[in-house]
Amino acid sequence: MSLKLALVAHDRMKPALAEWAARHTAELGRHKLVCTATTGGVLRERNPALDVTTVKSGPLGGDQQIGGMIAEGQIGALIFFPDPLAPQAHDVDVKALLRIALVYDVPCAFNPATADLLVAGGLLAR
Ligand SMILES: O=C(CO)COP(=O)(O)O
Repeated sequence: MSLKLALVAHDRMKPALAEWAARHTAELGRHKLVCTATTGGVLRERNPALDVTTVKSGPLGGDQQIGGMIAEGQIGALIFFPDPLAPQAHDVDVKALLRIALVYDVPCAFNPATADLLVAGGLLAR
């Protein structure tokens, strides 16, 4: 079954997300990916084969758009690498995204180690 996966990263974490996605291209290639704008651009550039659609950039409402998709039951997992060391102008939106993912019990990973475990757990093999 194909899932829609949300992939998002703050600027300093985008290389880590791109590296993670590159390591799991085969698994990700079976699913649709939705990303905030800049994250999606980085992933597409690194791996044009991935099926990436984008919403707005996080600070411009993209986190809220992905939160809305979660509330509509459209997102199978959230892979979100936030920057733990830099304040974000849209911090309230970031918190709202994390909260709504918890409300709907969406599988989440907030760092590469946990994202690897989601893959190892077979989530993307469904
Ligand atoms: O800010 C973000 C998540 O909070 C991500 O947005 P971008 O992918 O557009 O940088």
